[in-house]
Amino acid sequence: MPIGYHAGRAIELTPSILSANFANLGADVQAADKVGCSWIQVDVMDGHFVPNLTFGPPVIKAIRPYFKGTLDVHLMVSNPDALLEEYAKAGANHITVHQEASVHLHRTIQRIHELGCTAGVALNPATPVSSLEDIIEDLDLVLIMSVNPGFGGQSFIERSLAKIAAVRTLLDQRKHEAVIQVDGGVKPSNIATIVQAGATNLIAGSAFYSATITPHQAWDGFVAALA
Ligand SMILES: O=C(CO)[C@H](O)[C@H](O)COP(=O)(O)O
Repeated sequence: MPIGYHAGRAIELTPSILSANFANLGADVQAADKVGCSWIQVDVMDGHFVPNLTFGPPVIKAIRPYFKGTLDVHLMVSNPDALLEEYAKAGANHITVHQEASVHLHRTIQRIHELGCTAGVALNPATPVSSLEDIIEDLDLVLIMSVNPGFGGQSFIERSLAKIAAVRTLLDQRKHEAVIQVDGGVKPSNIATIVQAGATNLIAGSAFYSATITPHQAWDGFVAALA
C-alpha cells in the first residue's frame, strides 16, 4: 500500500532488511508485510564491490514465505551476471544491478527480464545520470544511491536531489515510466523533499528497523511526513 501520492504517482516505502534483527529475520520481514509495505529490499553485498558481506540466495528463499509483495534484490556485487539466475530462482521479483559493476549492462537487463523479474540500475553518488541515456527505456527502475553503498545509517547526500530531478526529466523526455528509487539516509524529516524532486520509492533501513520505535510507528511517521 502506498504511503502517499505525488503528482498522480503512488509513493512506496521499501524497508531495507540490512537494518533488521538478523536473529529474528522472518518476524522482521513479516512486520513490514503487516504494516502494509508493498516492497522490501534485500541488500546483497559481496565484500568486493562494497566493503561488507550480507545475504546469499538461501536467505532470500528463507524469507520469501514471510512477504507477499515485491522482493527487491539490490545486487551490490562485482559481476552481477553470475548471480542473477540464483537470486531469481530463490524468489526475487525485482533485481537491481549497479551501473559501475556491469560491463554489458544491456545484456544484463535483458537477462533479468528473461528470468521473469523487473530490472533496475543503481547509480553511486559519483556516477552521472547521463550514463543511463542509452538504456533508460529498458529499465523498470532507476535507483539513486544517496549514500555510498555498503552500510546503513549514513547521512543523505544533498546532491542526490538534483540527480533524482535529472532522472525524472530524462524519463519525461523519453515518455517512459519507471520507478525512481532512492536509497540512503531517507527519514521522515527529508522524505517530502525527496518525493518533490521526483522519487516514487523510498528505501528506509535504520528509520524503519529501529531500537526505539516499532515498524508500525515508523510507517505512521513516514505517512504523516508526506500528508
Ligand atoms: O543500501 C544500503 C547501503 O548500501 C542501505 O539500504 C541504505 O543505506 C539504507 O539504510 P539507511 O536507511 O539506514 O540509510
